[in-house]
Amino acid sequence: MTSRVPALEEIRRAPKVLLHDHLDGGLRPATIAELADAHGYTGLPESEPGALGRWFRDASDSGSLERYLETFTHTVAVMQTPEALYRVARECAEDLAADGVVYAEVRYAPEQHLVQDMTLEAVVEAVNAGFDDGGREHGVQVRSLLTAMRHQARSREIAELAVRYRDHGVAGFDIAGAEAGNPPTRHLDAFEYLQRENAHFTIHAGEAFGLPSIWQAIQWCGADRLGHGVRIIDDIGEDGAKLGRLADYVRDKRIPLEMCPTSNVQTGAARSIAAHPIGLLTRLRFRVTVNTDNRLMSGTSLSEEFAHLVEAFGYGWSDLRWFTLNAMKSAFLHFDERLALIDDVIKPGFTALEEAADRG
Ligand SMILES: O=c1[nH]cnc2c1ncn2[C@H]1C[C@H](O)[C@@H](CO)O1
Ligand SMILES: [Zn+2]
Repeated sequence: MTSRVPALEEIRRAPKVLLHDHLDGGLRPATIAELADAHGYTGLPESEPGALGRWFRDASDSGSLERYLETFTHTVAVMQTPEALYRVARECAEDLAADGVVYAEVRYAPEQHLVQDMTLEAVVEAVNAGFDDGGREHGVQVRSLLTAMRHQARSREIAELAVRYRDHGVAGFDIAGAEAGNPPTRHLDAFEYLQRENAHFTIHAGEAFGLPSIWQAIQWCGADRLGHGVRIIDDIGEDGAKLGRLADYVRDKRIPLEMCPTSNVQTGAARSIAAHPIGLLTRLRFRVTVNTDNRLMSGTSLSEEFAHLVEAFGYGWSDLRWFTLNAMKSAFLHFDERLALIDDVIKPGFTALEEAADRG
């Protein structure tokens, strides 16, 4: 039986799409502990997996993006060999499939995995192999997005890497890291290169910094999607009464917003889930998608993010279907492939759940 108000266990069965999830933010605590042991990494704050998982969640609850990002030191430290990357990617595919995700774009920064002298190509190939094997075994399609760190200067090189592997598991490019003080226009060269190559990219913007960051990401850099984009709310009047020109543009052009509610509460981009701009942006019919950002740091999954929204905003099956279709339409996958997933997997899956809910 399926209920009218979607319950967590039912949401898990729905065929979901995830566009914003960090590979180095989604490791299993037990895997971190084992890899640290195997590679002689002694910097972990806790050794027992349960305590380690709690440590990541608590340390990420500071209200500051900069502090939140410090926790990645530990995950990146144990992801420095092809075997470790392969394992983490394979387990990521397994965990997403267990949560009912049918298509995912998972991102990471290859430049952060060179400590033990892997080449950038070796990093990409190890991760791709893990996604391929895990995805095939558990029934989920996982593509990667290559991220360049916005405070570093390797974005052009990483953009070239993304283009080189575009037909081999890499769906696109992204920039991430501390937003304040590192505007996307620092990486204009990379974005112009990607546009000349007809390649796709998203930019973390409007998370820890406001409208200028979103405006640059779209109008100077040409981003296809916005990572977070929550601060677009600053261009919208009380209760959605009046949209400014940038908000109008984002909505009119159907620019996808990769929203990550729990992560935003942890970094202080939103006060609570109930106060999260996703409620208003959904009412105004922006192209909203729901995402996890970092499952480890937030102790979450895509199903749990949906369940939080159901609780806070009273969403029903038709809303969850709408978020999912928005995400699939916004994926960096060819049109025919997106359509096939929508027609053959997503619509039938949601219809079955909705019909069961109607039968009560
Ligand atoms: O929410 C985020 N905002 C900005 N940067 C982030 C966020 N989550 C993860 N990152 C960074 C830390 C990771 O090491 C890097 C690549 O996945 O991306
Ligand atoms: Zn992110």
